[in-house]
Amino acid sequence: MGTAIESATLLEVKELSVDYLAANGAVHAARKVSFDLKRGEIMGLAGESGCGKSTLAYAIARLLRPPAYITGGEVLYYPAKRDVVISRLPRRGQQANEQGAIDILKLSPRELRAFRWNELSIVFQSAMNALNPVMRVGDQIMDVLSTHRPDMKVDSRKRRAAELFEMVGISPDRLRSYPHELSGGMRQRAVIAIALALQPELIIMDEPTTALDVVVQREILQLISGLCKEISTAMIFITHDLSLLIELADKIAIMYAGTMIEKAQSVDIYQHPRHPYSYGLLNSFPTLHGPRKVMAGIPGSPPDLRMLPQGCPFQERCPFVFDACREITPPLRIVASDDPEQLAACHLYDPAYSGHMPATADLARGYDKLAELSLEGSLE
Ligand SMILES: Nc1ncnc2c1ncn2[C@@H]1O[C@H](COP(=O)(O)OP(=O)(O)OP(=O)(O)O)[C@@H](O)[C@H]1O
Repeated sequence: MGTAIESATLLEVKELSVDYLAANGAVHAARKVSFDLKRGEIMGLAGESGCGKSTLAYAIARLLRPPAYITGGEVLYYPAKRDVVISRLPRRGQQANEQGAIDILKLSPRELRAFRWNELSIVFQSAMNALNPVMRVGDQIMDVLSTHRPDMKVDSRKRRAAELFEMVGISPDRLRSYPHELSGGMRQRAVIAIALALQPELIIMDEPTTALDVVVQREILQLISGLCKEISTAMIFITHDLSLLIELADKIAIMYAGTMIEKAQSVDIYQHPRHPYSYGLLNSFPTLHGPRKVMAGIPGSPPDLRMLPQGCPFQERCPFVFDACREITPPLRIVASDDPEQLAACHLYDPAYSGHMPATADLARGYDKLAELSLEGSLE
């Protein structure tokens, strides 16, 4: 492998775009999305319903089905055990590029099957219902191990299954249970144990606990993020609960209308969100800790993904909109020279348009003004 920086990177998504082809026009659900993920890093994906979070996750795992089509981009994966991965891939497999990366979008169906369990696993929204109801949960783990680790002896598989259950906080004697004999939280833990079975490099979790009550949700998500850190598995983690993401993720990407509009370390998103949408989103959620405050929310709704406006997709709802926002689409850019890791797609941070960089307090005032205006409007 190449330099230290190259080997620290696990995934590099470059300008990934996905359309859903519908009779009344193409829905541009992901538009030129780019980001990277380091080994063992936890990235949270946040944004309102319909902004393209699941589409992006499914595209990375190559799980999209028609009418969804990947219309452009690359998903470069940098395997740690490069020789092992390449040798596991069938003969017609693509060659890794000079930095040792393979493009997931170019894997053949056979290569994908090997790749998915060994390198990447995904836990879906309704994961706890994904267990086979007529098979003991232990046998379901053993199945995955025997299919993907055929050289593993039966005793080792049994030991591994027990170890996995212990890791996720279930007593190994429950391996003999059928799914209906387990509580919702335990079923969810069992699914996570299966996802971890082959110690993949990357786990994608798409709202994995929404069917559970908030306390159990939080417990399970704390558990999984702790485990990922322990075994250095990277995770892309989708949830509506931004306060949870701030607590558990290393970095957060905020999506709006199919694009990433802000990317930053979690603490920076929390302390000083830069994009007006990120600020609005953050203030739409109550936090478990911290003072009580009035939730403002963001008036209006996202644009139709079939007919996106020229310029910034957030212009209609933004308290700070000005002429350039209606004409030019803002690219993701570094917002403050002292923090090269916080990027926002907003003209407010472009010196060509803005006299001064708005502080969080300015964003708050903008929303207060917007709330006042809509109140006045409703009283008239
Ligand atoms: N099969 C489909 N045909 C047409 N449009 C679709 C299809 N599936 C999803 N979409 C559209 O693609 C956009 C992105 O959807 P996606 O499910 O990725 O968003 P999301 O951010 O994950 O939402 P949620 O948080 O509700 O899961 C939405 O506007 C949705 O209506």
